[in-house]
Parts: sequence; structure tokens; C-alpha cells
Amino acid sequence: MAATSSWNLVFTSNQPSPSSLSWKLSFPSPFTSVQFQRRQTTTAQRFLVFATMMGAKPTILVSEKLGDAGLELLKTFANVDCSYNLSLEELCTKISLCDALIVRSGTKVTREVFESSSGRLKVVGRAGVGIDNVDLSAATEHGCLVVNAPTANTIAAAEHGIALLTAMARNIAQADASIKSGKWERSKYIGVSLVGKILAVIGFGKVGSEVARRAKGLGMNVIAHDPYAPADRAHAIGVELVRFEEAISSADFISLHMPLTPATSKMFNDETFSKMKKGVRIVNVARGGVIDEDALVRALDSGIVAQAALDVFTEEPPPRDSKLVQHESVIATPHLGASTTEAQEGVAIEVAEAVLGALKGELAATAVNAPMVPAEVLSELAPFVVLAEKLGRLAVQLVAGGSGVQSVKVTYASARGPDDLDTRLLRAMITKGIIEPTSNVFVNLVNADFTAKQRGIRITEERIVLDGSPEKPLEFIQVQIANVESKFASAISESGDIKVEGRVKDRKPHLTMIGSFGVDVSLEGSLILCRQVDQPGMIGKVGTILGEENVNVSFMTVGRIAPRKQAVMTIGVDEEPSKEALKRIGEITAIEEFVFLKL
Ligand SMILES: NC(=O)C1=CN([C@@H]2O[C@H](COP(=O)(O)OP(=O)(O)OC[C@H]3O[C@@H](n4cnc5c(N)ncnc54)[C@H](O)[C@@H]3O)[C@@H](O)[C@H]2O)C=CC1
Ligand SMILES: O=C(O)C(=O)COP(=O)(O)O
Repeated sequence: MAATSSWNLVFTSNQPSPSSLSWKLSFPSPFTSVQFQRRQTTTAQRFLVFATMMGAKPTILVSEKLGDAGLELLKTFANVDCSYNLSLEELCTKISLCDALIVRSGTKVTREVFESSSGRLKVVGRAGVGIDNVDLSAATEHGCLVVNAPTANTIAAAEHGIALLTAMARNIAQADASIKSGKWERSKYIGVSLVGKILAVIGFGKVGSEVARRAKGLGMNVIAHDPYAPADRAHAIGVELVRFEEAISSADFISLHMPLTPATSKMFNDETFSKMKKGVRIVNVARGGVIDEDALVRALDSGIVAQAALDVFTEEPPPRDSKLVQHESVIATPHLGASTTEAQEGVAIEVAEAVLGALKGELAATAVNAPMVPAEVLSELAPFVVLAEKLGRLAVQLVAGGSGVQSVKVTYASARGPDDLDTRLLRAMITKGIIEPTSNVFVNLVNADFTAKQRGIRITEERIVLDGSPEKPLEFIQVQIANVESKFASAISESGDIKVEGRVKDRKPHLTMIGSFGVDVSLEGSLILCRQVDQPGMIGKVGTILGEENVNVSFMTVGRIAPRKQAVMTIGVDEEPSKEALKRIGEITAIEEFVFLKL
């Protein structure tokens, strides 16, 4: 069964629920609860509930310039207060009178803002992609839904990337400033050609792939690095997906299009610059934080990087005396990637529809957070929810870089009939585990299926109906990822898929199978998996190395096919072992392969 069920997010008042409650989520006054229900209510009914609850039009604060079509749409259903350039204090004062807030990247929606709203703020709409200016945890804690507009500015951002690429290569900005100051410097501004040059696109998502398509039209040879992008999508537009080192060491031009996440923060630093071809040119229309800006200044000064074209900065606006912005080999724009008339109209409509939809009780397909689920609803499923997310995280970390995840099969083994076990939350948590380590998207019950679909990940679910007591909701969950290579060959099952299986024991998640190896480890902290020839002394050898490296081992177990044949040793560690410690483990003769996994 494909993950195609559709759900409504319904805001209700103190009235009895009109239809069956599936997930009841806490929500502040005047909405007393939020429920996820099958699509049983009509739009008219939802409007009725909405109108009854509100009594009056909701108030929406728009704190940054928004396209007219979006504003008009908002005004049809709400009182709209457009107040720009508010200080934090002013925003906090106004917010207690607003049901929704619409922002771009310039408004910091901090915890203070949610606290000041005293529960009235129900939706924050981000008219764009990046939500790094909204405190998502605070929003969720305050029961406030956050929605964005993820598709309408893709082309604008890609076009801006190409504009910066060509302007940089031909010194357009510098030459323009020169001629305007009365000079005529033809030999000073000799540029470089793009045709035949290698462009490495880092982050082959919506914007990255559009940049690649356009660069190919300019005659460039385009390669891309994105550990999670499907290779066939790249092949379809004639782009080869390569490893990160290969991308940065062979490129003449590098264009950045990955999100800012803990994994991509300062991904471009002294070490990565030192591996680049001398004279490389870099474009950044993603987020300033993916580059260590001091390291970029050093790389520009030493000539490793010949030029950089930057639209985004760690601090925006950057300090007036920023060495980077002032550098003669840098051209810069003030975060203009999404600033075209067309994109701003597009994001305005996209965000207005999402905000109004959420206020009317419809489920926003572009929701990036969700209100919290009360403990009583979760109590039975809670340990399985934790297990589901951890299995997703484990499975995706076993995928070798370059082989994108497209097909995930989840198997639930249970003695309960299909109608007595709702797997939506489990599926959402597996999806969260698979997607979150590779993106800045916040995956939850609201947006899990949408996010998986958008990323081309097909999640199918299967039931194994067991005999026995249906008291326990589930016996085990298996997660299988098909058509990928694994960093740890032993994780591949007989069917050729990466396979992990887990159970709940004493309300704690346990990994009970990896590939064809039966194991039994509590899923806490992080894990080292080693495949080895089964022989005495292995636990001692690995334990000694970890002890010497001051890494605390929480448990060790061995699962084997038969005595003295192959075994998989699972080691739980409290701290992340150093590269040196992992190298020493890999050098133990009997160890055939190993992998370190963060849970
Ligand atoms: N300058 C501007 O005005 C604009 C900036 N942006 C920025 O561009 C970024 C990309 O936007 P979209 O393409 O719409 O997002 P997207 O989510 O479609 O694409 C991001 C891609 O980065 C990949 N990725 C994740 N971790 C990676 C890693 N470690 N190395 C390489 N690739 C990695 C993901 O797999 C995904 O394919 C956004 O995060 C946003 O911050 C977007 C629009 C306008
Ligand atoms: O959509 C994004 O991520 C952007 O960076 C665009 O930001 P903006 O809405 O122009 O402030």
C-alpha cells in the first residue's frame, strides 16, 4: 500500500467532535484542540466550524513586503496588518493581537515572540523556503503551526545563481563600478569563459537541479554532489552525481544549493578549500552559514579561490566592514535570490493559501512543524514511535553516498487486525528518521507523506498478521530500503535490500536484526557495527581501543551465522569515537567491515 492517505488538520472549539478522533493535539485558545481526521467533513462544514469559533475575521500580521495577489487573498478572509521593520519589542507587542504572522527571511520569529502571543498566534507563514529565522521548537511548544512556500521561488533562486555565475566570470560588477567612476579599464577586466568548464553543483534539490539545467545550456560540464538525490533524476538532465571530494577537486566553478543543517554548517572550510583546484570560483545562493567566511577570505587571499559571488551571509546584513564583502574578488548581493516580481507573487499566493487553509482547519501540505501530541494518546504507541524513528535513522545512515533513497518498505508484524492498528504516526516517524538527517526539513505527522513524495521517496507498508494476544500493538517493525548500495555490506538482506528490524522490550527500542544477522541491542547513544570472523578475543580488542580513546561503551553484543564463521558485533557508545579510534578498529585483522551510526 503506498503512503497516499490524506488527512485534515481540524481546529475545534469546546463542541463535541463531529467525527472520529484519530490524533488529538493540544492547541491554544480560542482553538481548544486540533484533531487529525479522515476527510469526512465538507469544506462548508469546516468553514462553519471556523466561523463559529472565530466569531470574527482573524487578524494576520504581515511583517515584510508580500506580493499583492497574496495580500488580496488574505484580505478576503482576514484583517491584514502590514507593519514592516518592526523591532523585536514592537513585534512582541503586536503579536498578542494576531492569529497569524507572515514573514520572509528578515524577521526573527524567536521564542520571545511565541511567548508574547499568549497563545493567540496559531500560524506562522514563511513566504519562502528557508525557515532558519523561525524558532520551530518554540512554535511547536506553543502549539503554533509553521508553513512555508517551498516551490514558488525555485526558478528565481536558480536564475540568480546563474546571474552571479556569469557576472562573476566577466567581472560585470567591478567593471560597472569602474566605468561609473570615469575609468575605461579594458585590460583589467578580462574574464574567463564558461563553455567547457566543470561546474560542481552541491545540493541537487529543486534549485540545484534548475541551476544545472541552465549551466548545461551555457555549454558547461555539470557534475553534482548530493548524497540523497536519486541518480536517475541527475542522469535525466545529463548530470553525473559524484562524491564530495571529487566534486570540489575537479570543479572550475562550484555552486552551493544545500540547506543549512548541522551537517552542512561550515562545510566549506580551510580543509575543503585546500582540496580545490587552484583558481576555483564559488557561487553561494544557499545560506551564508554553509561557508566558514573567514576561511573563504583566506582562500581568496591565497588565490585558491579566484572569485566568489555571494547572495547570502552568516549574519544578514553583514557588518559594514566585512572583509569578505569588501574583498575585490567578491561580488555580493543582499539576499536577492527570491526577489523577482514573479517569485514574490508566487510565494505570496502559496503562503497566503497555506495560512488561510490552516486557519480554516485544513491540513497545510507545506507545514514544517506540528503541535505536540498529548501523552495519553501516545502512551501505547510511544515506545514504537521512538523505535520507528530510530530504525529510519539507522537504515538511511547505512546507505552508501551517491545511491539516493527512493523505495522504502515498512513491515509491521502484529497480532492486531489492520483496523486496530493505525500506522500513520509510525510511518511518519520512519519518514522523519530517513529524511531529517539529510535535510533541514522538520518532518512530522502533518508533513511526512508530503515530504517523502516531494523527495521522490515511495514508502510502502505491509502487515504480517501474527497469532497470539492482540494486547501488544506490535511485535516488530522492519524497514527495508531497496535499490541502494550500503556502506556496510552485511546490512543487505537476501532480497538485496538494506534491512533493519526492531522490537520494543521493557518499553525500550531494540535493534533485533540487521541484514540477515540476528542481534539484540538497545537503541540508545550511538552504535558501531563490525562484521568479523567469529573468534575469541574480538570484544576485548575493540573494547581496549575504545577504552584507550576514552569512549564509554554501554554494551556489546555479537550475532553470528554459526560458531567460528561470520559474526556482526554491535557496540553501543556514549561518545563519538575519534577518526583515529575508528581507524584502529578497522585495522584489526579479523574485522572485515565496520560502520559508525548516530542514533
Ligand atoms: N538566496 C535565496 O534567496 C534563496 C535561497 N534558498 C536556499 O537554497 C536552499 C536549497 O533550496 P531548495 O533547492 O528549494 O531545497 P531542496 O530541499 O529542494 O534541496 C536541497 C538539497 O540539498 C541536499 N543536501 C542535503 N544535505 C546535503 C549535503 N550534505 N551535501 C549536499 N547536498 C545536500 C538535499 O538532499 C536536497 O536535495 C534552501 O535551503 C534555501 O536555504 C532558496 C531559495 C531562495
Ligand atoms: O526562500 C528562501 O529560502 C530565501 O532565502 C528567500 O528569502 P527572502 O524571502 O527573499 O527573504
